[in-house]
Amino acid sequence: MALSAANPSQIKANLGSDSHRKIRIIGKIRASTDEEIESSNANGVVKPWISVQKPNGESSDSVTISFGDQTTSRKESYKLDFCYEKNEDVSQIFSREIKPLLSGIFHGLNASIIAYGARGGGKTYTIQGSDEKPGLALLAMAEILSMSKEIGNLVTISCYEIYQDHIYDLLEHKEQEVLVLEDAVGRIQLKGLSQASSDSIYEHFPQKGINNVNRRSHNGLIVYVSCNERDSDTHIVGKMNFVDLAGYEDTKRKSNDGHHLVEGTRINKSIYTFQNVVYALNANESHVPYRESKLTRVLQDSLGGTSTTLMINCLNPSFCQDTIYTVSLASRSCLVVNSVCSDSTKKTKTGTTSMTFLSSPKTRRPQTLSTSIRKHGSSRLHLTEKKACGVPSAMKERKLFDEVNPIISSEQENSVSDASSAITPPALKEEISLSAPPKTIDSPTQNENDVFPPNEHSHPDISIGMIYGSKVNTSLEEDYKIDVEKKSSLINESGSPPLSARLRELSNSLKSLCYSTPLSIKMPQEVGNSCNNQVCTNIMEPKTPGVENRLRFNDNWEMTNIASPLETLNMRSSGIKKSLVREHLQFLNTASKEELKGLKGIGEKRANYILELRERSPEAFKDLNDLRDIGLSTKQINGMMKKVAGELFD
Ligand SMILES: Nc1ncnc2c1ncn2[C@@H]1O[C@H](COP(=O)(O)OP(=O)(O)OP(=O)(O)O)[C@@H](O)[C@H]1O
Repeated sequence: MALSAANPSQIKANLGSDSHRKIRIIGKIRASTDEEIESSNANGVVKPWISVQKPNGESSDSVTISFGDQTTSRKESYKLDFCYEKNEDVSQIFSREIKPLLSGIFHGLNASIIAYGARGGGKTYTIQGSDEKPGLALLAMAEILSMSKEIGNLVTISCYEIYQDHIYDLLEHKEQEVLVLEDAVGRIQLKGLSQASSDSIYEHFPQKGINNVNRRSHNGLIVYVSCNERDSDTHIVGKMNFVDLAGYEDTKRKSNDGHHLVEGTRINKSIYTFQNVVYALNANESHVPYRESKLTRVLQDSLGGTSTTLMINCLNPSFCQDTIYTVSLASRSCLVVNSVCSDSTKKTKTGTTSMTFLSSPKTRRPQTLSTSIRKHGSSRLHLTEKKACGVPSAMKERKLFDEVNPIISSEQENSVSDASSAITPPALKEEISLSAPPKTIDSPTQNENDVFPPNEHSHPDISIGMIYGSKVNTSLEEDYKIDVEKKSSLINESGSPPLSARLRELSNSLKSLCYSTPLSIKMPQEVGNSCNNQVCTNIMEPKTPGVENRLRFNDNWEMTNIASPLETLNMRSSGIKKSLVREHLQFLNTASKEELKGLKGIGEKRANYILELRERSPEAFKDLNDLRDIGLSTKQINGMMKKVAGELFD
């Protein structure tokens, strides 16, 4: 029998009034290993590195995680929805966080439990567990199986690995990778991923990294529960995803060989994408960048929407800069939830808002990772250390996905500590200087000291792989240099030409197109077979009704006109429009910040955001629709283009 989507009214009923809360983000401090205990005893270190301040009698149970730097008096604090401490067991996380989600799976809802954090933070231990202690996946599986026995549901599982942005089946080893397909109603189908009976989970769990291969990858388990809807023949399937993400590690700080650099870079890139997706979902953004990594594609129908998602940030109990960094990222997604549900006009007195995205929801942008880093460095935002309220870690009853964290008070925001700079260190400077075309990135990166205060704690992040996506290879730096050289050749020594000059140039080229393009377009002989279709289609509009059949190319790529004057005019207008768009996109891909700000709809924030997108991708804007990524609506994009076009006739 064909499976159907879950009944929407049932889904709504399950979510109740808490549907605004998309993703819950909690921490779990790993228990210290014997070696760590031994070494801390030997070093006489008694002060814990991480402390958790829990609220005192507040309705929300959001907590503040503080990291003390034992070599300085510096302290950094971040808010998360909750945090389990060292002495709290995985079974406690299961009963409080996972168990309440299980009934939804039996009603066709999806859920995702995702462990992430720095390397060695206890992700595998939390999700998969050990021989002695089952992790969350096994605990959930046992519960699901016992529930399904009562109702008679069919329970199956799939296991996969995502390695360097390729998905592989772990139940049945195949050469071919798993393909992610999306059906008409937005459900994700994983073509080539086998499903097996629920018993096979015990063959795969627990074991480090699900797979036995010694490589760093994301590992996922999907538990499918299918059942018949009550009083109907409809079959519904709920999915529960468990993901043990590869550990985040600053690729710059580790001296990695080419292979491990690429591996680490890919991992970090997918973690950034994942964080951006979480941010976008929590901020209710209209565009969620699921497509930017296989990880987020696989989870697409189990993140946001009617699904419930729990992110568990696994924290190393001993000093680890990467841990601070992962918490800072997670905290941003928690904070944005606050901003969505609270007074959106709240700003700090200094004007450097605790997050610029605490401004109006309309102007709030998804913070890509690079934004995040930059903001971290530049806004110097940090929550002030909250006084420990003395609440023991005893857990109170609470609903999941309900309360929003209280928004950070202005006072808190203003008493930002200098410790904030800890997250943007020399390693990042290095990466930025490598990744940012020097002439096109203005003040924030040129004046490094403003943005990236010197700091001994490094954390990296815009790594080459992230910038170049699929172009990652061991000679990335060479590729980059070539690219920079190419770009530099387009830009004069004093930076890119002023906006007026560029507009003039644009205007001239368009005017010449308007007035002097001969109707018979003679393509250069040498283009031959490699004639770029784009060039041809940019000049003629292939979709213009009635024109296509009447245009002919002769052997020399000469277009012969047999169209009517009106058709000719339409063709030319369309070509001009395309040229204008192309020029405009080229402008967005290369202009300096000041030039960008000269455009309608682009202010300081958007200009910065454009520069950051360009750092990630040398050709960030390929299509006018890409402008939606910087928060412009279709109307605004059209307005921008009309202004540019209108100026040609001024
Ligand atoms: N709660 C715990 N109690 C005792 N030992 C733990 C606990 N959590 C993790 N460990 C131990 O800490 C070590 C690191 O844990 P684990 O392998 O789960 O980390 P990880 O985050 O998955 O690492 P990676 O990023 O390399 O995949 C392991 O030896 C594990 O057994």
